[in-house]
Order: sequence, then structure tokens, then C-alpha cells
Amino acid sequence: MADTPAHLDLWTAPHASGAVDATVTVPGSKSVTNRALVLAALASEPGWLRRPLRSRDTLLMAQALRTLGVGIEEGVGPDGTGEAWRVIPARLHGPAAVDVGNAGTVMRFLPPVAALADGEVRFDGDPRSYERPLHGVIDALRALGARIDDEGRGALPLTVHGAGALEGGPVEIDASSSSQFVSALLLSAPRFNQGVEVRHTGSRLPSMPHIRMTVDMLRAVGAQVDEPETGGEPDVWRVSPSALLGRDLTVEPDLSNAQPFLAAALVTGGRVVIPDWPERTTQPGDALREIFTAMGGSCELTEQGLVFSGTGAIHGIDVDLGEVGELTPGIAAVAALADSPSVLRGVAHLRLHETDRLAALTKEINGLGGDVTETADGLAIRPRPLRGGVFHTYDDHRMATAGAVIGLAVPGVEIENVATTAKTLPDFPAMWTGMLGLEPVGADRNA
Ligand SMILES: O=C(O)C1=C[C@@H](OP(=O)(O)O)[C@@H](O)[C@H](O)C1
Ligand SMILES: C=C(OP(=O)(O)O)C(=O)O
Repeated sequence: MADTPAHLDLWTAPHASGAVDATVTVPGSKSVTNRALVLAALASEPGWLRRPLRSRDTLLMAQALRTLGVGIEEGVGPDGTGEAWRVIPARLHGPAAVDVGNAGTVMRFLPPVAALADGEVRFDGDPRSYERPLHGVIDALRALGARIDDEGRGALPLTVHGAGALEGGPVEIDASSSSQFVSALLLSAPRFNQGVEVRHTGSRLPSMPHIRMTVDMLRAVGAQVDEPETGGEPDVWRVSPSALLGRDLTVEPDLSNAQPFLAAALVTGGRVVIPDWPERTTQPGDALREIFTAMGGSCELTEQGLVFSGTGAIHGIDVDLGEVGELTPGIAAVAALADSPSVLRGVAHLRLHETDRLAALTKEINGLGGDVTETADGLAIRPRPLRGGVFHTYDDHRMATAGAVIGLAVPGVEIENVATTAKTLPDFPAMWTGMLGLEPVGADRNA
């Protein structure tokens, strides 16, 4: 493009010449891997993590735990097959410096862990991490007895002055800007002297499946959790103090990272199989079966995995994505190619994700000739014929994969900084060309 600044690193998104027909093995879930690492680090005995996701967000989590004293050995599993990490808990201590990158899970889940360490733990990260909400975690930890120095910012960078233990007890938080505030407090709570009682006071709570994931994973390592969905008080979670077990856990494929591949089947009228799609899961990506079916596809869970087929038609959708916000960029990309308008609602909090995703999607889809407007809590998308051009990604992995989906249908889409997909899916470009038969599928889950 004539007006492209020379410093932009552009990747020409492959245009699909026909219907895709591929089996795509998707690496492990970011959300499961990073929860499992925290829980294993807090356990009273070593544990195994099989098929962990190896990406920027999870390597930052592993590195941070190591700097706090935890042993994490990367290698093969107890039966000699597949990648597995051995996590060996140890006394948590400072001084330590934690780089959170732009990982919500690292910046929210680790300050409570640091409060349990002996010594100072300094948290810093990418410039964007300074803008992402953290006040819920900081204020709650202070109320529970921690000393945190954030120079009044209510955000990164900050120092947790760990005292080797935390009193815990009841605390109120407004988690309407991120469910990760709740998950963060619950994950470390078995190690607080009194456990925790978290009461969410805000009007809305996004990403409930991710809180369910936290509760399920806590229970799987022996924690006692009372929560609204199994008879507890609405918006209140209680975790009792207890020791945690070291487990042998196999990480499910990341269903949100399966999204662009499913979208490829939908957009090209093709067929994609995702092996190891779990029958039951708390991952929000499972909602894609319903959402992409409503948008024109069809799917079946078989022995081979999830078989997802496009029919040639792509329909618009009116949907509240508040529970599954991280799916929004991929759904917006498909919606821009549909035969009718879409309204995506319930995702105002995406303005504080990796980038302001509502602004970014609007600008970039419109830059290709689209007609997207921001609403108070989402996007209104009216499909238009699109043309090629640069799709800026703002260091957001899901912007990059969304642009690639549009590129399947629109020749000449150039994705800026596709390497940003390394946040959760480092092999994305090779997997994408592999899916299209341009070279072998690149993911290796070391199964
Ligand atoms: O707990 C988690 O693993 C996540 C929770 C969600 O965060 P928000 O509630 O901040 O949207 C989600 O968007 C993010 O990708 C992962
Ligand atoms: C919002 C996301 O990530 P994070 O864990 O950094 O919040 C995401 O992956 O879409």
C-alpha cells in the first residue's frame, strides 16, 4: 500500500481459493494453563501440567512464579509422552520482579500470590498494562491485609510488600470491568488465614464462564468453594482455608483460539475438524457451537472432535456476548461478511482489553470499506462489500486473527504485526496457511 509506513510489519492474509477442508490441532487453553500454574504453585505437593500452552502469556506466568521461588521444570510427562511441566511448590519469597506483559491473567492473578510471599514483589508490564483495570484486586488485597505501593495509581506498576501470609476474610469488589478480579482473589484464597468471601457489588459481571472455570479448578485441587451457581448467595463466593493437592492435569485445547479456524469453515463454506474438543467445559469458546450455527454453520461433536461445516451462507446475529467477550473480534469479522446486519451487545468492558477492541474493530473494518458503529456496549455491523488494505492490530492477538478471517474472503488484506498472536497462539500464521493447504498445519500439541 502506497501510504503504508515502512516500519509496519505486514503479513498478507491468504485469500481462500475454495472451501477449506482441514483438521486443526489447537494448542492448550491460556486460561486453564495460567490457573493451573497458580494452583500448582500454591499446592502442598508437586503436580503435573500436561499439554500446557506455551505462549507469551503462559511463559510470563511460569517465569513470574519461578522468580517467587516455585520450581517449574519443562519436559515430558510421567509416562514419557507429550509435553508436560512439573510444578514444584516452594516457600514464596521476594525480592522479585514480575513482568506481566499485557496478560490480564498474570497482572490480576499474581498480586494475591505475591501477598503470600516473604518480601517485596515489583510488578511491571507493557505500556497497555498500565491502562488495564486492576483497582479491584489492589483495593481488595488491601482490605484483606496486604501492603501495596501503587503511588495512588490504582494500576500498574506497583509493589506488593509480601508478609508471608494474608489474613483474608470478607471483601466487597466491583468486578464489572473484569471477571479476573474475582478469579484472582478466589485462586489464592485457600492459602489466606481465613480464606475469602468475595461479594461483587457492581451491576454487571462479565465472563461468568471464566469464574466457573476458576471454581471448578479450585475444587479439582481440593478447595472448598461456595458459590451462587450451586445454591450460594447471588454474587458471593466463599473459599475456605485449606491445603491444595498437587494434581496431574491435562490442559484442554484453547477453544477461543479454535475460533478463527471455525470461522474459516463458515466463511468459505468448508469443513474444519478440531480434535479433542471437550464434551463438557467451562471455556467460553464452547459457545461458538451455538453462535456460529446461528450464523449459518452446522456442527457435530464426534470421536474425531468437533466437526464444523459452513453451508455457504453467513447470517448476521443479534447477541449478548457479555459472558464470552473474548470471542467478539472473531464474531465481528464473520458478521462483516454476512448477508444481514448484526448487533453485538454486552461488551463495553472490551474497551479495556488488550486494546480498545470496540474502537479498533470499528476503525479497521471500516478501513476496508465496512460499515460498523460503536454502541454504548458493543457494535452494530452492517455488511458491505469490502476491499483489501492494511488491518492494524494494536498489539492485540484477536485483532490479528479477526483480520485473517476477513482476508479469506477479501483479497489484499494485510495484517500488521501478525506476530502479536504469540500472546496466546505463537504458531498462528503456519497453522493458518496449513489449514489452507499451503503448507502443513503447524500446531504441535505434543499429543
Ligand atoms: O480469567 C480469564 O482467563 C479470562 C477472563 C476474561 O477476562 P475479562 O472478564 O476481563 O473479560 C477473558 O476476556 C480473558 O481473555 C481471560
Ligand atoms: C482479554 C484477553 O486476555 P487477557 O487475559 O489479557 O485479559 C483475551 O485473550 O482476549
